[in-house]
Amino acid sequence: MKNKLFKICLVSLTIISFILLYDTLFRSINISNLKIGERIFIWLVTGSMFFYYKKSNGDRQLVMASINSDKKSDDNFSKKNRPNVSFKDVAGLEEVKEEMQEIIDFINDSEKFHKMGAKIPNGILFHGPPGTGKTLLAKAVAGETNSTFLYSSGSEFVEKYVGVGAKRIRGLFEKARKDSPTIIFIDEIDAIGCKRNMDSNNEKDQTLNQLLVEMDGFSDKSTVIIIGATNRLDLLDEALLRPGRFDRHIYIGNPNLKAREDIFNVHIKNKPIDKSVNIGDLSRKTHGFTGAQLASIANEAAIIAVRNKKKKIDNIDFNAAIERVVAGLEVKHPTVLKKERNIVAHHEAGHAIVGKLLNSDMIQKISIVPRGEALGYVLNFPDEERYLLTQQELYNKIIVLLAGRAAEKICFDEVTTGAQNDLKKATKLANNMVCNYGMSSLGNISIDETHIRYSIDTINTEVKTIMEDCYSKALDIIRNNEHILKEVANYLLEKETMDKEQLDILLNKKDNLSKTAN
Ligand SMILES: Nc1ncnc2c1ncn2[C@@H]1O[C@H](COP(=O)(O)OP(=O)(O)OP(=O)(O)O)[C@@H](O)[C@H]1O
Ligand SMILES: [Zn+2]
Repeated sequence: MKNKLFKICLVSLTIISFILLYDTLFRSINISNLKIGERIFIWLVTGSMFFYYKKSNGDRQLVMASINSDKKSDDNFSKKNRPNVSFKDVAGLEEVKEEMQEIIDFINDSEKFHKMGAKIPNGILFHGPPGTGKTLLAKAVAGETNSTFLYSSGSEFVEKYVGVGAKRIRGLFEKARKDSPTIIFIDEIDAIGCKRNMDSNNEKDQTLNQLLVEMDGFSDKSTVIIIGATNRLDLLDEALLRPGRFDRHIYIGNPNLKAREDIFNVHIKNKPIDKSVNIGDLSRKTHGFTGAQLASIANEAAIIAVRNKKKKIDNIDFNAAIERVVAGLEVKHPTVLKKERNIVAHHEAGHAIVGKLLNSDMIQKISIVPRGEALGYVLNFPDEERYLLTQQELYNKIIVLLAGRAAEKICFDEVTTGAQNDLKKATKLANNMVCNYGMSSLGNISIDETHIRYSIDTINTEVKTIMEDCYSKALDIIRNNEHILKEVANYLLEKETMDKEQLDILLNKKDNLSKTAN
C-alpha cells in the first residue's frame, strides 16, 4: 500500500517536473509563476525520489535474483507469509509455550526491552524426534506476533558449488530483514550446522560461516528471530551453539497422556464425532505416538467414516485409523501362500501368548491380515503411562519380540525372514542396555563412539548374551504353552483377527497358561 502511494506521488511529480522544464525552456505554456528556485527544488525532490525508487527496486531484484538464480522455487522466500496459526492450535507443550511467550512479548513490544538494555535471544534451537510439532510451534510464534514466517530446510542450502549455499543464506536474511519482524525457521539445521572439518574450504563450511556471520550481524533495528530444528543436537558445531547464536535449546518430545488428549481435541474440533468415541481411551491407546501421528489418526478416521457412508466418526473408525497408522494400509486381495499364512499365525500367536504371560504391554488385537510390509501384527499398548523401565521389563520386551521366531522354531523346526523387524528392535534394546543403561556385565557405564573404552567385539558379546538369554526364555515359554499357542493360531487362521476379549476368554477357559516365564 505504502509502495503504491509512493509510486503515484513519484509519477505525478515527474509529470509536473517535465511540464515545468518545458515551461522554463520555452516559456510557451506559462502555467505557473513559480520562481526558478522553487522549480529547481521540485526537480531535486523528484530526482531524489526517483533515485531512491530505483535503488530499493534494484536491491529487491538483487535479492530475488540471488535466490532465483539458484534454480529453486523458493516460494517461502519470495512472498509475504504470515501464518494464521496461533498457540491455541498447538496442544500440550505448555512449558515450551511459556518460554516462547518471552520472545512474543519482545516482538510485540521490543521498545520495552530495548529501554532496559535487554537483548532477546536471536537463535532458538528446537530439538527432539520428528513430528512433535516443532514447525507448528515456530509458525504459531509468527502467527501470535503477526510476523513474516520464512521456512527453509537445511538441505536446501547444501550444494555442490562453492558459495551457492552461502549466497542463499544471504538472500534469506536480506529478505527477513526487509519484511521484519520475521521468524526464520530452518528445519534439519544439522544439514548445514554439523561440526566443521579441519579443511575449512569446502562448500558446507562456507554456508555455515555465512549463517554465523548473519546471526552475529543482527541489529536492534530489525526484529529477526531464527528458530532451528534438529533431531541430532549432538552433531551441531560448537560455534553455532555459542551465546548470541543458538543459545536457547528447547527439547520437544513425544506428548504424554494429557497432551495426546489435547492434540486429539485440536484435531477433532471441526469434525462430527459420535458419542461412542472416548478421547481418553484413544489417548491411552496411543502411547509413544507423535503429534503428527495423532493428527493423521484423526484425519484417517474421518476418511474411513466417509468411505463407510457414516454421518459421524465413531469408535470403529478411530480404531481402524489407529491400525492403519501403526501397521500401514491393509493389503487388498493378498496372495499369501497357505503355508506362509500358517507360519504367520503361529508367529503372531507366539508374540501374543508370551506378551500376555509376561504382562509386557496390553494386547489389543492380533491379526494375520497383511498391512503395509507386515504379514501379521500384534497391536498393543502399555496399560499405564511409563517413564522408567526396569531391567527385568526390558528383558521381557526382548523376550516378547523374540517369541515370534521362537514359535516358528518350535512349531515348524524352521525359522523365517518374518522376524527381521523383531530382531532389529530387540537388538537395539539390548544394545541400549549394554551401552546406555549400564545393564550388562560391563557394569554401570555409558559407552559412546567418541570415548572408546571397550572394543566392538566386547560390546557385541554382551549384546549377544542378552539376546541368547532372552531367546532361550522365549523358547521355554512357548514349549510349555504349545497347546494354547496352537489354539490361538487356529483361531487366527479361521477368523484372521482376534481381539483382546477373545484372547482373554480363550486363556481363562483353559486357564492352563504355564507360568514358566522365569
Ligand atoms: N502439539 C501439537 N498440537 C497439535 N498438532 C500437532 C502437535 N504436534 C504435531 N501436530 C500435528 O503434526 C503435524 C506435523 O508437525 P510438525 O511438522 O510441526 O512436526 P516437526 O516436529 O516439525 O516434524 P519434523 O521434524 O519432521 O519436521 C502438524 O502440522 C500438526 O498437525
Ligand atoms: Zn514378529
